[in-house]
Amino acid sequence: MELTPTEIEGLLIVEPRVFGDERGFFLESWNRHTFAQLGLDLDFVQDNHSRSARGVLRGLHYQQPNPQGKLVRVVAGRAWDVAVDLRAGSPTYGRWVGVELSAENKRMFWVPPGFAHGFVSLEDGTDFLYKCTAFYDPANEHSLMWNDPTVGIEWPLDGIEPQLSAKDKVGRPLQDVEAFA
Ligand SMILES: Cc1cn([C@H]2C[C@H](O)[C@@H](COP(=O)(O)OP(=O)(O)O[C@H]3O[C@@H](C)C(=O)[C@@H](O)[C@H]3O)O2)c(=O)[nH]c1=O
Repeated sequence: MELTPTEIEGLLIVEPRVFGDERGFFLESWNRHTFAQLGLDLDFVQDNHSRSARGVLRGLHYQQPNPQGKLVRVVAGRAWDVAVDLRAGSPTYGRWVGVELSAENKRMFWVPPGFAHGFVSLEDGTDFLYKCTAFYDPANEHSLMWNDPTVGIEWPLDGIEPQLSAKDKVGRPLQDVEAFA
């Protein structure tokens, strides 16, 4: 297991150790002890699984209060995952990091509480799995506008019109988002 920092403090790329053999492969996708040894002492309470066709864009979601930390990965297909820093006083407030996650690269992305999170599916049948540090709280879930020019996320859409949920079509601009204390 290897953790790679990104340009935003707290956002980490997690590369699991993959044991390949003639049968296929094996990897540990979560091990409390190993993660704690690497400085991530996490307490997950919910696991989620979504499937998306190519061009589906989910996000950018955050819960406030009851923020969720998310350890995300893709087990079929390919997605481009993004996190936006909403932490008050952060030197990188409003900035984003994007990372490609795929069944092939087996990479995971740790998004701590205090970020908005979303992804676009780059292939049909993209299965997205994630562990959360807090329960789903729909009354306190919000969408940051996926295409707010102030944030300026460079989505790899290749000219495709993204497919969004009704609530994500009317996300809030960054200027209307209350920063996380
Ligand atoms: C997220 C979630 C949804 N649901 C239900 C509510 C709804 O009827 C249906 C679909 O919900 P949504 O449209 O919110 O699903 P989705 O757009 O996939 O929401 C997810 O997006 C990604 C980017 C995240 O970061 C997640 O935390 C989560 O917000 O599933 C739950 O029961 N539990 C959950 O934890």
